[in-house]
Amino acid sequence: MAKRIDVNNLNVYYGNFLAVEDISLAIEPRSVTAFIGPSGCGKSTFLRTLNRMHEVIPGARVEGEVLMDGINLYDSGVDPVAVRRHVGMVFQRPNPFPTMSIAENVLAGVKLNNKRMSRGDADDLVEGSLRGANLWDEVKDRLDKPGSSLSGGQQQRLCIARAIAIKPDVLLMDEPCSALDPISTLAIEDLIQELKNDYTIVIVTHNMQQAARVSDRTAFFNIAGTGKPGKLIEMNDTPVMFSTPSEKATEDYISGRFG
Ligand SMILES: Nc1ncnc2c1ncn2[C@@H]1O[C@H](COP(=O)(O)OP(=O)(O)OP(=O)(O)O)[C@@H](O)[C@H]1O
Repeated sequence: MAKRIDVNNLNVYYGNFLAVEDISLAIEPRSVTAFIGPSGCGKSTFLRTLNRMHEVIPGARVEGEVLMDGINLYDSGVDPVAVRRHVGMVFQRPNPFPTMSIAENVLAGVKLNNKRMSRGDADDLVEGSLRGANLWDEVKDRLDKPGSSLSGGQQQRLCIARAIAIKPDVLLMDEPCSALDPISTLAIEDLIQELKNDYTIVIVTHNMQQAARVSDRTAFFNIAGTGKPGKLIEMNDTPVMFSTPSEKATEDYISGRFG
């Protein structure tokens, strides 16, 4: 079930370095939110705080709250592994497990979570996840072939299938199309539009057209200079952000004047 996210006064650190400062924002369930901004402003860092992936880096920590349907992911009683089961992630480069078959790749996350299932249930989950990722028709006759035998765009859809197989509530995507050709990119964008019926989606992208095409809301992050923390400058409905942003820095960035 898609969940809402409320971030309150979040500071994100690598050791003593404050990488992202004082972020507060709200993300509605069943919506697509795009994070845009120049390199180094902390988009990926902030994204990774939404499923507690940030803290796997030694010395990395956060202050503040990330509420998912009202529960703070950083409360002491919350298990980070359980958080990542609810908040799936797709990375910049497609990263299927190379020695695993297509079907095994889809099930990899589920097996990591120690879920035992019958052969029939596993087959159904593979088919449902691959259908959900718009990949089923292309691979249904070669499910036992290695994931690495697919094209880059197909591999990325396989990674999306692997992410949705664990039935997350939220899907985080960190520049999911940056390694893909334009046709595969459009296929992923179409898929994002379909997935938002079931999931809350947050996508980091450097591609303004992509943000404009796929997202309902856009958040613009910026950085005042090297060594300074990234900040959220403004967030609004995507058509508003791209036509009449409130801040000059947003307008300059989206019109290509910097970044
Ligand atoms: N593992 C790390 N250890 C220390 N500092 C890091 C680490 N990862 C990122 N940073 C720093 O945190 C800041 C934000 O980086 P981040 O990658 O989140 O920015 P970004 O906006 O996603 O950039 P890009 O668009 O280039 O991917 C940068 O100053 C970066 O050097």
